[in-house]
Amino acid sequence: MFLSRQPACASFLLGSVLQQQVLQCKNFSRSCAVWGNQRQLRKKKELSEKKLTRYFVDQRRISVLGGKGGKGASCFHSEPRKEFGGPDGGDGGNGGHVILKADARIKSLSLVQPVYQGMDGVPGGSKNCFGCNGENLYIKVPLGTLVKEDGMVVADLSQPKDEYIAALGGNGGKGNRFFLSNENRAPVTATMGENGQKRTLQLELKTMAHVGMVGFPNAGKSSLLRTISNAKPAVAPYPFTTLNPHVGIIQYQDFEQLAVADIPGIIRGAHQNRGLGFAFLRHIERCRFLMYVLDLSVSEPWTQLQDLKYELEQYEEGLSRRPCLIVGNKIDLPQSRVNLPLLRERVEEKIIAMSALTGHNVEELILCIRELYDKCLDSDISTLQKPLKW
Ligand SMILES: Nc1nc2c(ncn2[C@@H]2O[C@H](COP(=O)(O)OP(=O)(O)OP(=O)(O)O)[C@@H](O)[C@H]2O)c(=O)[nH]1
Ligand SMILES: [Mg+2]
Repeated sequence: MFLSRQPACASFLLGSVLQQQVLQCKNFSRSCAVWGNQRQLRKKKELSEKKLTRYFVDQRRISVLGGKGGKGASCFHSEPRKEFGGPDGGDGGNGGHVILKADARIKSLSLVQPVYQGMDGVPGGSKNCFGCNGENLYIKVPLGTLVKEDGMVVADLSQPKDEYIAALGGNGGKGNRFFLSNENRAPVTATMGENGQKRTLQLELKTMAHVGMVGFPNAGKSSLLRTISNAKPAVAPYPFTTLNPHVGIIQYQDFEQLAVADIPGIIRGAHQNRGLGFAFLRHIERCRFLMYVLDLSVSEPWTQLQDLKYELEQYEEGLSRRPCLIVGNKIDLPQSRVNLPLLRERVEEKIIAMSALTGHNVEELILCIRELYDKCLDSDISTLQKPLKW
């Protein structure tokens, strides 16, 4: 109706405007579809190494206080026409314990607070009502947490769901019913609940992994971990990129999972606090076997191996004698191909030459890791050691 009343040119103009609008809409919807196809799922933002340093905490001092016991009640039974009802004050509930519990999902001690107090027990009531016990307070800690008191190790939480009672809750007080005896038919005594145990403990995390990677800075440890596992540590062409330990998991076809730990680079003299020092070696102390990562492109890579073994030995006697694999990385570089035969002449152990950048020989490395793991597993079973499960 509206169009019919317009002059012919006006209707033509209106038609062309409508057509344009329709075209624009089509283009818009088409571009939306294209954008939708190209759009990727938003990835979880990776934390920078500097931020991670704030989040990754491997030592904590905590004060723990067990819950106080509830006090006992002092009262007498009261009922019409019952003159001597007798004492009926119930006991107070026990205070809750503070318990450290190993949890495989927790990766650092950053969420552990400095002070914990257990729940107090509920006081006893009349009519022989006993107070409830205070609930236990659980502090979740990562696997591999050592608990120390005055420098002495008091617990080692190395298996999932391992628990350690850090502070015992106090016993509940007794109600006056408890003191009823033939000598005293109407006791008024009721006791207070005991205070909970108070302790100061040091928690120390020693990362648990099957394989510990050791190498000089820039050797390509983080690149290697990225290639063989799902971990995404930062990689950059300057030394000391990695400031925190990272753990990646290698998945095998038979569903076996092996954890590999990448720790910050170690240099000659690390035991004298050079570079980042060697406190990070704490994180490979518990690894079943080691993987030395050498940069084949530097001159005399065999000296790197000697230095690494020396530093490990300085940290803990016998650490350098652990079962190990030697990886020669950066084989894609021309200098590496010159150095490899020289290294093989000087080192007795097998050297796996590979490139974390191009992925050359990665399969062989993954198989060698599995082979060594199976060997260690057999020896663990024969010595009745519990293998680490991820
Ligand atoms: N050509 C070549 N470059 C590599 C290879 N692997 C690592 N790189 C490079 O070496 C540099 C250092 O690599 P990273 O993986 O950060 O070395 P890193 O051992 O973790 O170093 P830190 O964290 O400092 O101890 C980066 O620029 C990598 O791209 C490789 O196989 N071939
Ligand atoms: Mg690194």
